[in-house]
Amino acid sequence: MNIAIVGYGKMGKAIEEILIERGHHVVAKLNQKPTSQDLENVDVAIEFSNPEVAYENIKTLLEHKIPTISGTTGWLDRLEEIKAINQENNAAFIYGSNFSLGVNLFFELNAHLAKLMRNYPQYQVEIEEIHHTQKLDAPSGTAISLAEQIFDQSNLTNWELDGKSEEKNLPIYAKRIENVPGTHTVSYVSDIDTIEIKHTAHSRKGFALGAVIAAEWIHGKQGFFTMKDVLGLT
Ligand SMILES: NC(=O)C1=CN([C@@H]2O[C@H](COP(=O)(O)OP(=O)(O)OC[C@H]3O[C@@H](n4cnc5c(N)ncnc54)[C@H](OP(=O)(O)O)[C@@H]3O)[C@@H](O)[C@H]2O)C=CC1
Ligand SMILES: O=C(O)C1=N[C@H](C(=O)O)C[C@H](O)C1
Repeated sequence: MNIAIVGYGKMGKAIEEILIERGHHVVAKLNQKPTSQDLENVDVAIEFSNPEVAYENIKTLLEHKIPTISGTTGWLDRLEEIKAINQENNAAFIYGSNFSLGVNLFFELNAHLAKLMRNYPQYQVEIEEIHHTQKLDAPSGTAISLAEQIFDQSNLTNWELDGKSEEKNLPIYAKRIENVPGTHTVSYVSDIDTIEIKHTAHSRKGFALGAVIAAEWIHGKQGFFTMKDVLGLT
């Protein structure tokens, strides 16, 4: 397939490597909003840019009816607008806060554990995420997805960065350490013990491979999808 990489930074470059390994053609590598000319002959676009610009990029891609994968975090307050634009244009869009297979399995485990823990109020849940020092947003998109799964199974309704001021808030602790690709831990802490589940990415390869698999999957489809659809976890 002919692929446009929108956001040619750390993730864009990791994605390019996998695309080439899997026999795809990278026909555009952009660090700015795509133009109509950039999008000629593009089968699928993969967008990993930054929270400030992602909405405009995705809107432009969908208005050009380019099937689009986006992994950019920190703009999700506008996801409903993007879903509407996607529908109006009969286009196709996949958003994932984390494209790695491992984290998507971890999401399943998190949902299951949250359901189990509903009956044990002596355990207090918290999330920790650790990322490299260049990361612009906190908490991570993955930590927010984990928190939302816990809200579905508990009386908690909001997350709170680095603490808990309200009874219904779930604390997310965000740490920034040089060169860490992404580590997420969900802990249930009681006076007696702690139960923890943890995912540690060893590199960006898993995120990049998942995004390329999503691009291969979306070609020829219409609608809004997630990695649950791509991986058959629905
Ligand atoms: N969902 C997932 O699985 C994952 C998501 N992410 C997310 O992906 C995003 C990118 O991460 P990462 O690659 O590490 O970040 P980088 O900062 O390394 O890359 C971002 C790139 O976007 C470019 N850019 C700036 N403005 C625009 C624009 N208007 N249009 C297109 N590109 C632009 C930047 O160019 P310049 O340097 O010239 O400004 C830079 O090359 C983040 O939001 C991160 O959280 C990261 C890993 C996995
Ligand atoms: O910025 C990153 O690097 C990452 N961002 C995503 C997030 O915010 O969850 C996914 C991954 O953890 C790496």
